[in-house]
Amino acid sequence: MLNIAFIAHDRKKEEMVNFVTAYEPIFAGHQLYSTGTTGQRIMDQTNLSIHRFCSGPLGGDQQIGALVAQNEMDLIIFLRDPLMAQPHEPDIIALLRLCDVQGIPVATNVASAELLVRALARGDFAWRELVHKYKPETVE
Ligand SMILES: O=C(CO)COP(=O)(O)O
Repeated sequence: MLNIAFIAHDRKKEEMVNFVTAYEPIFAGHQLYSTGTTGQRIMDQTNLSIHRFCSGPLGGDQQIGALVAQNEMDLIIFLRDPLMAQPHEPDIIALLRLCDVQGIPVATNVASAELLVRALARGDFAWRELVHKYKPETVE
């Protein structure tokens, strides 16, 4: 079981709900996380159980980033709105930076998300199970 996070900006939320609905049986086998409003929208329209953090502008991206920093998060699907400035842009950049620090697969549009979820279904994320198994107690 892997840790997967969903995040979508407001004008991408419908696309996110449609995407997660399409792959619901795959996501159902994993531990799911999200920012506040995104998670609520997904849970309203699917049978998935999601651990919701704060809304993005209130720190949700940073809470997910904290799990990334500890190498706990295995896949992030973050449907960003590239045409709308966000008040918490620094938090968004920080989250994506941490994904690069740890080498965490992250999709920022639905085309990439499709490829990653198909890879997930095919077992291509097995290496992440090993990361969890052999992770040192203290991350330096
Ligand atoms: O703003 C967000 C990510 O940067 C998403 O937050 P919500 O899911 O609470 O709308």
